[in-house]
Amino acid sequence: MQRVHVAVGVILDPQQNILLTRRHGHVHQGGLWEFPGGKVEPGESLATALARELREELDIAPERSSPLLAIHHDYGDKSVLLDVHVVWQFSGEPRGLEGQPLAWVPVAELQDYAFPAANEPIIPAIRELLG
Ligand SMILES: Nc1nc2c([nH]c(=O)n2[C@H]2C[C@H](O)[C@@H](COP(=O)(O)OP(=O)(O)OP(=O)(O)O)O2)c(=O)[nH]1
Ligand SMILES: [Mg+2]
Repeated sequence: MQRVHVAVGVILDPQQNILLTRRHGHVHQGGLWEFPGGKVEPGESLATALARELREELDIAPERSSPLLAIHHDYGDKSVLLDVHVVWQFSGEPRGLEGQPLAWVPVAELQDYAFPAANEPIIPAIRELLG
């Protein structure tokens, strides 16, 4: 089975809204909302992978981040290890470089968005962190 290691960013603005992007319809877990990020390449550190993915997908650079949690999930066709980090500060103005829709969402409204199954523990962890 395919196993992928993924660097994921919970990106906060100064008002503590969280940046979500919607996955394209044709890809794995397509059509669902996600926290931006992508696959860690061989030999790459998590910090480097997160910075590269946020540059490629959103044209921003993380300036302060901290680990939130790691999640193993088996989708049957694919298993993922999501290494989730909170990005407290970034430079640049995020835009969907891959044509993906973006939304800044208050913590209290995250539950209204449909996420991949692996993401289940992320919203409780954010609530715990931000109160
Ligand atoms: N980025 C991200 N991926 C997630 C989340 N939840 C979740 O199950 N995934 C899964 C979907 C994919 O199988 C995998 C991430 O792959 P990806 O498609 O973002 O990888 P990538 O950005 O490197 O894209 P590509 O170059 O392979 O097209 O992790 C999430 O919240 N954010
Ligand atoms: Mg991605």
